[in-house]
Amino acid sequence: MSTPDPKPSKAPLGSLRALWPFVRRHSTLFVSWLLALVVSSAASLSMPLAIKTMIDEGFKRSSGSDIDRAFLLMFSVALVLALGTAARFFFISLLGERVVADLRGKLYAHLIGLDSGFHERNRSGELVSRLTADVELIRGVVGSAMSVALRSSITVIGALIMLFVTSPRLAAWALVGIPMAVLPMVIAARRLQKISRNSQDRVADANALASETLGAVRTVQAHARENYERGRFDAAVEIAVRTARTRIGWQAIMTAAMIVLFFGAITWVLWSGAHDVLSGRMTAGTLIQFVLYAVFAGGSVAALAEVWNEVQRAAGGMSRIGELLQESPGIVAPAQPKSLPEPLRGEIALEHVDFHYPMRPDAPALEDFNLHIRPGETVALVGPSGAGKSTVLSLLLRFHDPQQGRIAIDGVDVRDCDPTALRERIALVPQQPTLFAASARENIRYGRLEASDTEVEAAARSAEAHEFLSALPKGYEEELGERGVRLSGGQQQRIAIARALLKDAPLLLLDEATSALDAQSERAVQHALENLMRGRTTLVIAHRLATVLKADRIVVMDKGRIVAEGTHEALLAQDGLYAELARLQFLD
Ligand SMILES: Nc1ncnc2c1ncn2[C@@H]1O[C@H](COP(=O)(O)OP(=O)(O)OP(=O)(O)O)[C@@H](O)[C@H]1O
Repeated sequence: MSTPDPKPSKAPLGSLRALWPFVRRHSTLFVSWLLALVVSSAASLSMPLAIKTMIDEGFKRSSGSDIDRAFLLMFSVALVLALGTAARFFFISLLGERVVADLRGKLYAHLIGLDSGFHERNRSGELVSRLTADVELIRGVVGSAMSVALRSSITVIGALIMLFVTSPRLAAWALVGIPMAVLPMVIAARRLQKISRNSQDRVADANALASETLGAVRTVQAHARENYERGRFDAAVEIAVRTARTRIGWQAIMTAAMIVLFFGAITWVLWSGAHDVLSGRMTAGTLIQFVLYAVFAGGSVAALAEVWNEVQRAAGGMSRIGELLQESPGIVAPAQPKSLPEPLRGEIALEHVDFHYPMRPDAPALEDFNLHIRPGETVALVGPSGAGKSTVLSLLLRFHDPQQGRIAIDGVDVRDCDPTALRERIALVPQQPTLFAASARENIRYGRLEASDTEVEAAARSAEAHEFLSALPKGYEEELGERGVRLSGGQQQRIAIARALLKDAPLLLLDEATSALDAQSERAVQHALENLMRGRTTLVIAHRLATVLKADRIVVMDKGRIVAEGTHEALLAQDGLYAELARLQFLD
């Protein structure tokens, strides 16, 4: 996302067309707005006529009833204008909210379904900025700029016609003045568009930085890097401000130029008209009417120029949103997904699997990897860092697909299954459990949303979490804080285990925590894991002696391959990589 737009010179205004389906969905609002727009525009265009009538009648000293009628006419036009404007504002603003809500919903729904490859390429902070800042720009366009643009266009055309009807000679002069005001605007607006996109990208950079570091605030503080991060953030914000300053500077110059040109033209026309009134070629009311139409036309051109900027910025935002919506998930269900057997026996087979991460085409993570796990078997994966252990789990969960080879569960190729159905059958307990800022109960229930309170508590008991959860001030209703910061590492792990127990999936993938726990916590976690593993096919990335000792088989991995297999004693006796790892990791 941080790569620059490959075609920045091409006006992305067309990208706003992608908004139409969202607008069309609310056609009642849209049509109501159009009607209100027609009424209010007609009323505002009649206003100078009404004022002219009022002035000319007033100066003629005609009968009182004529004056009354003229004033009544003017007030009626004002009433219609008021109602039309209120309705227009209401409908278009509501339409803006609806469109933005739909767009935001659709974007979020899309993003959360994209595969891991996509999320590895894109920083989550930047995606959040698309969901917030860019979507806000769209709200501005739909909720107001679009309305202003159309209304101003109608007014410009209507006012121009009325100018010619009022005084062809003066109108011809005005026609020279208005384009003179418009032309410099168009040129400057083009430049502004490029600067705007740049400015928004810099804001997104700063946001991404904040969200990343606030999300890892403990790491930052543990390294005493607050000042370093403050500096980095200040620098990012400063760059954003500097880019914004260029944009604001251009906007300021444009505004000044516009005012000069606009009032220059008005003064000129008024001066020339004043001479016409003096020589009796025109009534004072007609001159006022003319000036009012000229102000309408000029004002609308100015409004157009102003919203033009906003439209350009929104087009930039929409083009980025469009890019995201165009991303298609790399991992999708086939047209006719095969279903996994019910009940699942729990047999796992990886056959001649070659895999490299999309971002690392030259570095194979797994090479000709073969592993067969029998139903109910517990296999421990052991190996040095970077050996590819976590990659095996990712492939089983189909976060990625291998480039070569086949992965089958109960004989069904995982590529033939719906990934969601596959993941329903797998429980994952990650090394670093991910808890959400919700109550303990809700966090456990994440494993199976329809589980009853009793089931949640039963899972917590098996996971050895019931005791400490009950001791919390609000028990199961205690809020755990963002990412579960209010719990200890071992407690977080037990919540994750409870979640997996509740899910009750036949396949279990376990990435054992490497972080040292105190002996008591360690025992509780170990006990909870035993309860979880019972009766399930388990593949565990093992870091503890207790786990390897209990495994039916230990698989030793190095550089994406299996280098040895067997029991703890047999592998120790070989005195190979395993013996070395065992000495370093589990045998002090
Ligand atoms: N998302 C990713 N994008 C690119 N390369 C990756 C990604 N994840 C892992 N790798 C690389 O793939 C290789 C295998 O990584 P993997 O995480 O599977 O190792 P591991 O055995 O689980 O290591 P550890 O025990 O340290 O977690 C490593 O060289 C790693 O740098």
